[in-house]
Amino acid sequence: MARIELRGIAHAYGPAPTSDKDYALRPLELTWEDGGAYALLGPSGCGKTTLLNIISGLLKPSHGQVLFNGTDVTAAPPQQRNIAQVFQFPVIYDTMSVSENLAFPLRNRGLGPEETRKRVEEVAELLELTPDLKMRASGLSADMKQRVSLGRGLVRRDVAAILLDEPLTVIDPHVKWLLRRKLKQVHEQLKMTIVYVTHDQVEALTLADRVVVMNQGRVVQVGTPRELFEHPVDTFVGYFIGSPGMNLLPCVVEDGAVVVEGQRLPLDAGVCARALGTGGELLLGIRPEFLRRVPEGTPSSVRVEVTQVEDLGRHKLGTARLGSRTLKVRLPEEERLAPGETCWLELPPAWTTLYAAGRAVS
Ligand SMILES: Nc1ncnc2c1ncn2[C@@H]1O[C@H](COP(=O)(O)OP(=O)(O)OP(=O)(O)O)[C@@H](O)[C@H]1O
Repeated sequence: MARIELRGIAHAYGPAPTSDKDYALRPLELTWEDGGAYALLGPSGCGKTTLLNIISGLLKPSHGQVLFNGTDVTAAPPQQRNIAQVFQFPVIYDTMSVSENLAFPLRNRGLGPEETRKRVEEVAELLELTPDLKMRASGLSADMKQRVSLGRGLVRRDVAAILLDEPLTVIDPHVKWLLRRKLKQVHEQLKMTIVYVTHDQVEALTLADRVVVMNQGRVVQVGTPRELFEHPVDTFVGYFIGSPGMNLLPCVVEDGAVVVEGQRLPLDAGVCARALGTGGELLLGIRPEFLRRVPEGTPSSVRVEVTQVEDLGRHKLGTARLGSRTLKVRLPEEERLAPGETCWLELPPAWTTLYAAGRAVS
């Protein structure tokens, strides 16, 4: 397996890019550590597949270098990079059996029959394909076929990394969780470098040790699922991750406080100064999970009017009006608030972030 470094990588599909918008990937620096499980998460069109294809060698970047274990492979074709790739749709040979499909990448590389049989059996066991090894692939269901595809990626031990591009798209929702769990288990056992592309935050957060969040051709944050949830450094990460996403309220900074819809909240003097220094639009961010109802006003609370309360089973989701703005708040199941009532919501300073021009001010 390999440590993969992307140095100053950028890509434009057109021949003569002139501005930022001509670039599918804006300049980025990224390191994928050996043995890490990464998710590449972002909305459709943000550049995930472009980035993956640059790693695998299917695409040569307009700028920058790709390094595998310190060696520059930017000009190397896919065959020389030793990457296993799993795509959205299963890539298997219908006329072969499951076992022959799994053995194919090993035979192709001249591995002996005994070693091949051992590896095939191990991978089949991991993916719960043992009872089906003799079955012809054409007779398999879509999710079984995709499991075989995954197996073909996992069977080789000599690969630099396994790249998976939305591999669970064609899988029935009720078997998706099973495959996700399997993949996580397989990573824990084999410790290979995995890059998993998805636009589904649940998939990214459950599978990966670290998540690379992309938006409009840029990497906006790299972090553990917890870091992305607790400390989003970019407003995009704040609202893209979470359900619902972070509350983001336009605000101004004056006299050592942040003012939201006429209500003042204390703010660290250094943060105030740095925020004002950027000259960018200011937004105050807090996740619905971190807002707390308090019985009376405190320096860090705001008065709101409740407009809606939805019972979601284990908790409630409240919608509240703060001046002309709307806030979402997660409430405990036993909360008795009703639409039309007013209440105080506290914004604990540790969980409240000020953003200037979309980036967190620290
Ligand atoms: N072969 C191509 N030629 C020209 N433009 C392309 C090509 N492939 C992708 N693009 C453009 O590059 C941008 C990034 O596309 P990319 O497929 O990398 O995004 P993505 O995040 O993988 O999206 P999706 O989740 O929809 O697959 C998009 O604006 C897309 O239209």
